[in-house]
Amino acid sequence: MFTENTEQTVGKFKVDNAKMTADNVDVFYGDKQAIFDVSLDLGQNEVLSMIGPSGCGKSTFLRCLNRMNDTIEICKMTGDIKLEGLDIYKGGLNPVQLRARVGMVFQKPNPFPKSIYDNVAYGPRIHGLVNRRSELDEIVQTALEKASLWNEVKDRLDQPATGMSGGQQQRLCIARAIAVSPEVILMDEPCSALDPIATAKIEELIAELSQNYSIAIVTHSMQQAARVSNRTAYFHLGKLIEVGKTQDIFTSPRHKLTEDYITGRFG
Ligand SMILES: Nc1ncnc2c1ncn2[C@@H]1O[C@H](COP(=O)(O)OP(=O)(O)OP(=O)(O)O)[C@@H](O)[C@H]1O
Repeated sequence: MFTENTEQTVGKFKVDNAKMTADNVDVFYGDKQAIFDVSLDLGQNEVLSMIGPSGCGKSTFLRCLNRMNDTIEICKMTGDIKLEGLDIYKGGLNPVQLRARVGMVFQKPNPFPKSIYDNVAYGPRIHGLVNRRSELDEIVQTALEKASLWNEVKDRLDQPATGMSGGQQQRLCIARAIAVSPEVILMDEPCSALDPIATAKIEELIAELSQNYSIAIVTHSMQQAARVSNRTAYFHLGKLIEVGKTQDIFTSPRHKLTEDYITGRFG
């Protein structure tokens, strides 16, 4: 196998008609640099997976895409990140507007200590998306249907979300993200706390959701990246080493570091 060993990102990190674009992103935690000059686009209706060894900056980069790092005082970012051409850091969109359009699902299911219904209704309520209860009922049902959860919970919408299984809770968190009609869904290791059956359900769901949303997913599992994503980005020590079609990354990586990782030589 021919592999390169360059300082430049190998592969097509820009896409035509991108949903989100990131250009020359650097991220620092205090004096320590965690992301080095990363440029990477997220295409319309694509599933982009981000893989790499622990600590390589996958989550940090993902969290830049909806300004989640703003909550960490020592974290500073430079570079440009745009959603449909609007700069998300330089006044194009405020964080509340941004997070309605770019939703996030976390590693550990984190339902609010409220009923199943109220978890899903939370976003539409705070964003003032509905006036009537009937409209809210419809949004809640649609979001739960899209998250493949409706049939399991339709008779117990008023019960606490914390009483659901871990896999159901994670699908509820996906329903909660969907309820405000985002365009992008960010997922930070969404299956790492789940068993294989619940994981398979979430993976099926990702495939369905990609028909309507752009999805960026951080995963530790190369098998999962191979199963769910169209494109894969490989990070190493804060740098974006290689991006390409998922199948190409796993069968014929071009960079030596990608090859070492996917063949299990490190990571
Ligand atoms: N809140 C923080 N404060 C200081 N440093 C941080 C913080 N979060 C992450 N880092 C550092 O930034 C670097 C990248 O971390 P990040 O969590 O983005 O990597 P990752 O690839 O997602 O790792 P993992 O796979 O282990 O979750 C690491 O060196 C990490 O120690």
